[in-house]
Amino acid sequence: MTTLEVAKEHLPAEVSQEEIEARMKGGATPMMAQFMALKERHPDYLLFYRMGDFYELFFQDAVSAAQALQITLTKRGHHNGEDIPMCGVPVKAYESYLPKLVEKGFKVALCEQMEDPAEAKKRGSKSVVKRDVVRLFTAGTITEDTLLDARTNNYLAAVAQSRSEMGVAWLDISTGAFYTQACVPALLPAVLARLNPGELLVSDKLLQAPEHFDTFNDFKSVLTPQPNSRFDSSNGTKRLEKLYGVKTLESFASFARGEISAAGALVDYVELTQKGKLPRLEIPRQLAQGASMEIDAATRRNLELSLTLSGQRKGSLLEVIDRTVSGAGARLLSTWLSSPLTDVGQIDQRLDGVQFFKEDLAAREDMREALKKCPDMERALSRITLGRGGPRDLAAIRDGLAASFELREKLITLTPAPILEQCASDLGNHGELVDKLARSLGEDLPLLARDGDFIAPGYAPELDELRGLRSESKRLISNLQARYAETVDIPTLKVKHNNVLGYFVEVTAKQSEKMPSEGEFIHRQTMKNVIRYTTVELSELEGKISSAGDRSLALETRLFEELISDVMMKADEIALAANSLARLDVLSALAQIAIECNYNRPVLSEDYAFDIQGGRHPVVEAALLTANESAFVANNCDLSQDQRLWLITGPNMAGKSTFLRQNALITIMAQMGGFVPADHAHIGVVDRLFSRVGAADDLARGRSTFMVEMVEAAAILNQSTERSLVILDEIGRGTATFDGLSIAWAVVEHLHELNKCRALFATHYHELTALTSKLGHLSCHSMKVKEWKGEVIFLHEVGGGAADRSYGIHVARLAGLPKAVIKRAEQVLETLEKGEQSSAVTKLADDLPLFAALAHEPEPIMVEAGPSEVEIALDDIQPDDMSPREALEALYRLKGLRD
Ligand SMILES: Nc1ncnc2c1ncn2[C@@H]1O[C@H](COP(=O)(O)OP(=O)(O)OP(=O)(O)O)[C@@H](O)[C@H]1O
Repeated sequence: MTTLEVAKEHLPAEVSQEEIEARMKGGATPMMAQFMALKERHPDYLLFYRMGDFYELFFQDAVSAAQALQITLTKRGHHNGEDIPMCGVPVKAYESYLPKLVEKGFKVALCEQMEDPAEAKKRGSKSVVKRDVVRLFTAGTITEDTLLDARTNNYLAAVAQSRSEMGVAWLDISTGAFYTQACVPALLPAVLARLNPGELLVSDKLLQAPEHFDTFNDFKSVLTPQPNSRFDSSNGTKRLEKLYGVKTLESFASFARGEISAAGALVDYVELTQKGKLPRLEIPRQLAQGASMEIDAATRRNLELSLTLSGQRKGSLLEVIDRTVSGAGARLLSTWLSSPLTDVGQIDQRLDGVQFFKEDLAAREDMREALKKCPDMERALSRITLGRGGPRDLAAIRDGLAASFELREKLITLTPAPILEQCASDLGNHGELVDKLARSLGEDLPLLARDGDFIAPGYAPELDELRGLRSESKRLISNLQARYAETVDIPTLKVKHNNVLGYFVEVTAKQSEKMPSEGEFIHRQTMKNVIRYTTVELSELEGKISSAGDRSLALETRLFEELISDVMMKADEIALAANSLARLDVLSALAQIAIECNYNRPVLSEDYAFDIQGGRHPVVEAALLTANESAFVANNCDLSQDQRLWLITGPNMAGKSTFLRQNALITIMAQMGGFVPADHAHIGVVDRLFSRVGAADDLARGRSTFMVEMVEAAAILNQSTERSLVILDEIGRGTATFDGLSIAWAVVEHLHELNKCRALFATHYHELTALTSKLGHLSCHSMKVKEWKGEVIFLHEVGGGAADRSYGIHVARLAGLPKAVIKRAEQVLETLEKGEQSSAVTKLADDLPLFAALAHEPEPIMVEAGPSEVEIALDDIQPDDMSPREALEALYRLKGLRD
């Protein structure tokens, strides 16, 4: 049980006066006593304790927050003889501090004053203002636009285990989307990698299960441990049945026990953090096993799908292909990219939609223009259902629904693909609600309903009357001012207002001599330079004005509640319309990128086909284009059954890794329903994509680079099936040559004989090509190079057959290894290539001090001369200003000069 749970169970929700007094006996001030009682209820949270215009933090909370926010740490009073550390943030600006804290892994409990301080005073001098925690901010449960990235989903996920099966549930509280999925334990890392949750709930028990230790370790920074009791599946069932008002959950889907446990825990946690207010949550949608292509965390990372290896969005596949124009569209594109489909029919539907927008320029441009203006209805709706919505959220619904209706009309006349017909029907017709919102909401809307003045004139006659009274009263006041000025003959007499006196007459001290000592002017205040009076008339008017103000605000609040409830009644349909807008955005955006970058429609099938003609790497291609470099060289890849395993050899830097990755990326793009960077692509759907490309050591887990490589290879060999696609880059290179070669050899045999998957295997072990004679489905390919004047030119072209050399020394020279080392390496290579290896090595070792080779070179003759051509050219080179490619070209030029 976590500390939070212990605290919750033995303490009543509200802090009582007795509890405060008991703590005061221990020496605490009344306020500190209250703070401590509240803190005890929320030990895992930074307690933002409201004091007037500030939220104050005390003790360790203050120390941590001051450090995280870089704000001043001060002190306030003493406790047990020690200073109490304190820091604070202004109430008005606290939202700007929250993201920093949440990002750094803190959770925040927001504690408000629940009564007017004057009320507390009435109860005696020792009473403190009632306070309570009204909201818990955690990474997975925030809804504010200011705290969320508009273009990414922020999932709160939970994992449960029931016997040998895992249940995963996740929801986006800011949109109401709610999903579940059951999976075998081995698939859990891939499922979590796909979701990339902002916060992950796991029971204390599961966290201790050794078989999941590594998986949860990867999500350490977003983990929120929960008591086991929260994951009880029969409680979960009851919870969900109550939430959706159904007798049985089977009417939704036949959920596995683990899925229900996880979903129940999620709902519980949302209720806990939202202090009892549940947002609108869609009916949980169950993702069938195998409905999406599973891609494990390492593969996602290495393929740089949503983030680059250095954690940036820029340079990732998502960033390169994202042409969406709305936040909801961007979020959906990211979801589609992270979970490519496996159902050919569904993929084709999406492709039909993209094709429609690709072919119809006017429809595409119209759609994108209209979507650009659409507000984020999903998030506005979620705030409204959480009771946190304001007039601007209502306006977002009004504008979003109005735009939806216009788009629907347009789509219907186009009679396009079925997916678009579905979108049109989901956009719905909310004319009545839009009309009501349009009539009711004014123009300049405040953020919060309590600020008033958001209902349009003409909507509610009673409100207009009250507002009329207010402005009429103001006119009366200015009339009164004129009359009083005349009566006492002081033209500069003013009627003013403040919160203490209300309306009053003000004259200067000197003018006050003219004021009658008796009669209608009653003296109220003498200031340094001015004297103030009230009159009975002014007080009466004051009463009228303030009551008109109160009544109009009360009326506006009532009207607001009514509008909110109208929206809530249509919440499901509004969510559907919002989702439809997002789908339209993604489909038209995929069409847009297809046109911009010449992508084509792939063909998907149920068989094991894999034929890509003229394929390109979307990210490398875009980078070459931006850098104005030579065009990307397109390549074919045909993994049909008789050659489903390609062995690719070729020099370093020739483009092997790029080729491997581009085929994986094209597969992902095709299965997400997008067009692909290839002339033609025919792909039999892939159930799982595995890769072992590039690696770094994982010191945190005590694994060396080679160990990481072997762990990943083991997962591939144990899990890939005939339906999978595997890309392996230089397996076995991190150990002794013969060990590495032997491992690579055995891996190829295993993939070929047992896994039978489609695979690309890049290697520098040319010996492996001998396997073609033995393995019927293995086919050898190599990256072409041209040797010219002793130089190697990379053509980036994949051809048939095996490469004979790696040209590693050539690349080493380009990289600037000292000349002596290059020369010596060439000699060693020659000897090794000639002789039987072991005797050659002995001979080399006997023979040579490292630089003996240089000894045979004639001493250079020193001639007094001007700078050589090479030196002049060198002077012109500014290494800091060059791209790697320019550097390479410069090297070639220099080499040419020397020859
Ligand atoms: N098809 C291509 N067209 C144009 N440029 C390419 C192509 N493929 C690769 N390149 C360029 O060549 C560089 C090296 O490619 P890559 O890393 O794929 O080589 P490699 O053969 O895997 O090298 P190594 O064996 O050293 O890892 C890339 O960064 C890219 O700029």
